Amino acid sequence: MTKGTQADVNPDLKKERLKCNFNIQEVTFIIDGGKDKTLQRKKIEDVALNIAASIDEVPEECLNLKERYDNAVRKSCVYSNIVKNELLEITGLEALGSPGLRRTADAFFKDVSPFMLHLGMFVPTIIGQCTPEQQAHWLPKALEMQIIGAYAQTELGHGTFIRGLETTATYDPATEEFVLHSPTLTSTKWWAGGLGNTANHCIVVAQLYTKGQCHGTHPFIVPIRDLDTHEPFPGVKVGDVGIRMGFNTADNGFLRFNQYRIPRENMMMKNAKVMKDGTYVKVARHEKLTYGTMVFVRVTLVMEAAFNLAKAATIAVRYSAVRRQSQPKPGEPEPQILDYPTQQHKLFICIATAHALQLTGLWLWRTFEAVLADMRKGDTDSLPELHALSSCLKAVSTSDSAALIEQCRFACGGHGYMLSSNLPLLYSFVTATRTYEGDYTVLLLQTARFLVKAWEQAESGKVLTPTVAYLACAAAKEKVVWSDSVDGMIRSFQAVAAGKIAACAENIKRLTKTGTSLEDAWQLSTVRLVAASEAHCRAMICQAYWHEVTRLTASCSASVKIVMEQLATLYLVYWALETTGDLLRYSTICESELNKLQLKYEELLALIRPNAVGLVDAFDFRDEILHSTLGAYDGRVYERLMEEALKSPLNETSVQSSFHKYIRPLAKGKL
Ligand SMILES: CCCCC/C=C\C/C=C\C/C=C\C/C=C\C/C=C\CCCCC(=O)SCCNC(=O)CCNC(=O)[C@H](O)C(C)(C)COP(=O)(O)OP(=O)(O)OC[C@H]1O[C@@H](n2cnc3c(N)ncnc32)[C@H](O)[C@@H]1OP(=O)(O)O
Ligand SMILES: Cc1cc2nc3c(=O)[nH]c(=O)nc-3n(C[C@H](O)[C@H](O)[C@H](O)COP(=O)(O)OP(=O)(O)OC[C@H]3O[C@@H](n4cnc5c(N)ncnc54)[C@H](O)[C@@H]3O)c2cc1C
Repeated sequence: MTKGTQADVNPDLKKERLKCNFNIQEVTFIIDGGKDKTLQRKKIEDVALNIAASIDEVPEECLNLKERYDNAVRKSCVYSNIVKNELLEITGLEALGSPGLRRTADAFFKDVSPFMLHLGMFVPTIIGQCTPEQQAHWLPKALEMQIIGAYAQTELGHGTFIRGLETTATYDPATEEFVLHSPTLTSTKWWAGGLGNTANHCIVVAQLYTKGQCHGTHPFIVPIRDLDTHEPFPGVKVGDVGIRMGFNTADNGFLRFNQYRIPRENMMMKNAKVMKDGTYVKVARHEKLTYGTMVFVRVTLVMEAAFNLAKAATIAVRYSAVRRQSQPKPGEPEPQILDYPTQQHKLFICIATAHALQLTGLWLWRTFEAVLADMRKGDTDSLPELHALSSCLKAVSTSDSAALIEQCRFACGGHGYMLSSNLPLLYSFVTATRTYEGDYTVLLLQTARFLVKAWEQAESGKVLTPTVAYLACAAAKEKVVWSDSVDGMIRSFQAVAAGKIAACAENIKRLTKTGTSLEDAWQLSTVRLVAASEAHCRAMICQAYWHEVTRLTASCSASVKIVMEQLATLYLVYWALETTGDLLRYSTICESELNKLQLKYEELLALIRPNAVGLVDAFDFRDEILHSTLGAYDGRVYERLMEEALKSPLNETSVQSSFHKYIRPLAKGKL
């Protein structure tokens, strides 16, 4: 954070910081995943942010579309050099996945870097889908930025249904090449970040044909532009998809092939190969390993959701400590809006959710690493559970994060609507995460497939995998006894999930018994399947969050343990109150217990109130990363709003040319 001198800090924020009764740094260490991670992040920030501070002369949002893109490319090149020459020096290759790198990128770009997909998907796909020989060829070039890549899977006609993609890659043994072709308009690749004007290479997912047979979708590395001239190669048509709600500097592009040839070796051959004579050889032990990059990105998106929500919460809480409004008690000064319980209700759940998602995300990352280790030994048994886990967690975390970032904007009133608050850009960035890398509904339905199977296993007394083990107890189908203890609430959330899964399974069974096909019975049950999947995910987040808080605060100071537990309890009580209908149905909760729960919630808001600013300070965002007039560490909200307003091109002259061209002629009846 950029602390400046204490004299510059808004007096209300100063007072808030004096009220804070826990050690902020201890909480920062927990959020970052350990003291070593915090120290590494700070080191990276110290190197990168000196340069970021003066990277933009004019605010990004004041530039026109083309200028914004050019500016984003300029900054990406500066940033890439820092990554290559300085950050990798500090931490080695692991810096690529470190929170430090992710955070510093935000100091350079308010919107999105056109290189993001290069690091976010092109490089990970090379690592995950190439043989060691292919990696040795492509990876150094990609890391040195000698080539820049995109990931083109989605087409104009299909995003979700990967098996329906139309682009073909047909093997020609005579020349040992694949011929890439886009047979229809709808087969045009669409959306790939960095593809429109920036990338010279692209991972293309296409239907593989050899010896006259289709073997389904496979990934290929495709050079699309000349490395010197940057002109697209003959047979390649590439461009920008047009203006979007956000991501306008991400260079999302389209791509069409006309019988375009690439060498056989450009097929990514870790999971399947085509031999010189055209023989197709399956290497992988699991059908869906070619979807590996998507699973990886879904896992990272949970922490990405936490990170962006933490930024929004920091902005809105600091602003709410500075902003004073209304006069609830006659004759008394206007209170800080953070003192209104309704404002606390809007904001404290944002802090708690950022913690819940970050700690669940770290746990998911460890699970992902364990599954990868199993797979390196040839064991793919845990892949379906990882797919189910990462699917629902990606769906719920991105959806919650987007909704709560918008809530933070509402909490900042009119000033939240200013681009300079950074809340609108944060929202437009995060709301896209609910769609990309697998749409919300579609991914919850993937988890639902796993849950219905697990339910059937529970009913037949089979041993269940850890994340669905609770279904074994629920198979008895009795209402769970409500208790407002943490364990009691988690048990109730699990009972809700189990009850909903059971109802789906029963509905499918009922329909199929009366002659409906299994596919139709599934479709007719999908509204409830999505709800069941979401309930399962919520129960899992509650359990993982509480478990991680208990584990991570075991050796912390008492005050940190208290405040972390207050937040985690708030998260559970909030969701109990949000889902009272479900609890009435699947647990023994009654009216008086609901009233008690509401009181408990209000007490928690009051308990957290004095620590609210301390809690967002613990996210440890430097001002350069927050990019917000409302959320800076010093709380000079009004001064910054005015400074930023004066940077608007509309304030460069006192009279605009449009006055002379239109308004005056109109007034004089001469238009
Ligand atoms: C230098 C400057 C740099 C600046 C930047 C600096 C730093 C940035 C660094 C990092 C950024 C931080 C974070 C973000 C990182 C990167 C991301 C950024 C942007 C991303 C942009 C978005 C990219 C994309 O969107 S790519 C396209 C993604 N597309 C999708 O997700 C499509 C969704 N559809 C599917 O996944 C599938 O088709 C499906 C819906 C799951 C169904 O598949 P299908 O084949 O039809 O399968 P079916 O339904 O029949 O099921 C069969 C069977 O398979 C199981 N299954 C399905 N999928 C999987 C899987 N992935 N793994 C395992 N098993 C799977 C399924 O459950 C079925 O099983 P069963 O029969 O039930 O047993
Ligand atoms: C900002 C952004 C960046 C992107 N970057 C990339 C990229 O770099 N590379 C890339 O390849 N792609 C990228 N994408 C594409 C993205 O992955 C897809 O948009 C996403 O997977 C959703 O697919 P779709 O657009 O086909 O939606 P659709 O599948 O058409 O969804 C439309 C609606 O239909 C519903 N629906 C679809 N199928 C089902 C079903 N089986 N059951 C119930 N409901 C269903 C959905 O829930 C949704 O409500 C990007 C998208 C965005 C917005």
